[in-house]
Amino acid sequence: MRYAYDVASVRAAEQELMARLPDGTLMARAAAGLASVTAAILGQARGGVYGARVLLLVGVGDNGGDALYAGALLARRGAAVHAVLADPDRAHAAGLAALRGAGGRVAGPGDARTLAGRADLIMDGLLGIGGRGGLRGVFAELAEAAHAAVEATGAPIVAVDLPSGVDADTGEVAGLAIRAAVTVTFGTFKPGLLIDPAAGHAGIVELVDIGLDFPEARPVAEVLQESDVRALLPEPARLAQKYSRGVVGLAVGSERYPGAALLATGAALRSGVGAVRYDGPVEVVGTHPEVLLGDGRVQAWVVGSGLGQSEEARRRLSRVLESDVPVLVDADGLRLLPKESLKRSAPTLLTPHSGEAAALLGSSAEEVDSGRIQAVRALARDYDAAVLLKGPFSLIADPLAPGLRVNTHATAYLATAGSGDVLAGLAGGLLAGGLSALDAASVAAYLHGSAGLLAARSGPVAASDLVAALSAAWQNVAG
Ligand SMILES: NC(=O)C1=CN([C@@H]2O[C@H](COP(=O)(O)OP(=O)(O)OC[C@H]3O[C@@H](n4cnc5c(N)ncnc54)[C@H](OP(=O)(O)O)[C@@H]3O)[C@@H](O)[C@H]2O)[C@@H](O)CC1
Ligand SMILES: Nc1ncnc2c1ncn2[C@@H]1O[C@H](COP(=O)(O)OP(=O)(O)O)[C@@H](O)[C@H]1O
Ligand SMILES: [K+]
Repeated sequence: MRYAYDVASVRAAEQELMARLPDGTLMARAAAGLASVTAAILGQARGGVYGARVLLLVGVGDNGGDALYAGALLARRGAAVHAVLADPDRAHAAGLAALRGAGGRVAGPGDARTLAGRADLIMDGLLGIGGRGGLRGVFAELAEAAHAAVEATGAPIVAVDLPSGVDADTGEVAGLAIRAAVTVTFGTFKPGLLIDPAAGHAGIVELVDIGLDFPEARPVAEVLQESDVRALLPEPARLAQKYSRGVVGLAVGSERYPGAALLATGAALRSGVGAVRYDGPVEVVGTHPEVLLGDGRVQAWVVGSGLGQSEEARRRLSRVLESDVPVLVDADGLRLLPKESLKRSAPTLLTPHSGEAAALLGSSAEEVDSGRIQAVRALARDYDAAVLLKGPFSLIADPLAPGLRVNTHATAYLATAGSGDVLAGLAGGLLAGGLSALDAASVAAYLHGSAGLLAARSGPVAASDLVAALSAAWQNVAG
């Protein structure tokens, strides 16, 4: 598992550790890690550090200090390092002395555009965990100079700890924020590196261990790693028979949207269950001859994907919601009936995208996307259900779990029609296989992402390709 802690926990862990170490040790560790990642990037881009032109954007706090010390290390290896200071009177004094001592040079904001245009790499040390709100004043001018240069030259921006201007704790971006190619973060992931829209500013995240420990703190978010998913996969026992492995019922698809039924069924058949039962008007057996048809006992239902808005759709939905087994509600199922009907006593998993989440919350998709932690938590609380809020990095909340889960194992090729139907069939099957709603959602999001990554190796991905890649994705995880 990978965890993200909030700023208060990072500050507490830092204090605890600093009390036991000589002054400056943590910043030295951070700067060494930062310089080493930066050197590796320069090595890949241009064969080495020697002669590389590096521009440091330096704010008024320790984030700028990290950049200055790392700049000093790069200057000692032969890089031509310039630091542009947002406010010369408040820049980290010891860091500045180190940079100057190593042969680095210091410039004012007026030189930022020229220096950025010539740089092989720009290091963003404007704001770290002490930042509040979007970038303002000189900070904003420096970020704009960096973005303009990068657009013209393709040089990477390496963010120190966080892309400056994003909210470390919530992932919100209130105004201008740096868009980095790589973020080198210290001690732990921060929620803002995992939660969109901030996560979209971070690029690839490299974690540098500086010795911080979090024995008591509660993480804001956790990200399942492959080994976590492996431990949760329902593998058949030796004495398994099809009913003991679980049966998932699918009340999805309609004459208008037959594809949803075919895709969800294909995915459910590859979700580890013993059988899939389809209840609806779509002819699925021609494509999936294994499927059982009509009513019968199931261990979980999936309802909503491609259900349409007809009276018959409403009836199918209420029948499923009234059952006493776990139910995954997707797409049309989230909008068709009064909200109260989604509040059930058996486990329920809601899988909205931003627009569907907005409809449930009475807000707009833009509001959901600008405050995703708040939105997913509000849904989980209001509906007393596990909620998978889909998106580039999907969020999963459960009313009983203190932290959130985030799935980062994904590709933008998943943004294709029918992709959500595949996810629903897969997650529903995992529910029927005995996983909790939280685990079914997390494992499904991971496997769905894996299938997308595998399928994307051969080019653009159709939702049917995701179904076809699911078994290989499962096998890669299961080992
Ligand atoms: N914790 C750890 O374990 C370690 C931490 N380390 C490093 O320290 C970093 C945190 O340093 P930090 O606390 O000095 O804060 P930092 O983000 O540099 O600057 C904050 C200042 O900026 C200003 N400001 C704020 N918002 C603004 C805005 N929107 N636009 C413009 N200005 C704005 C504000 O000044 P004010 O406006 O209040 O005058 C505030 O005082 C951390 O991210 C990591 O890199 C590592 O060295 C090793 C171990
Ligand atoms: N940019 C993206 N990067 C990664 N995954 C994405 C992206 N956009 C969408 N997805 C994923 O693709 C799926 C789309 O589901 P959904 O919006 O229900 O689509 P549809 O209704 O067309 O099936 C979700 O799992 C979502 O998390
Ligand atoms: K930064």
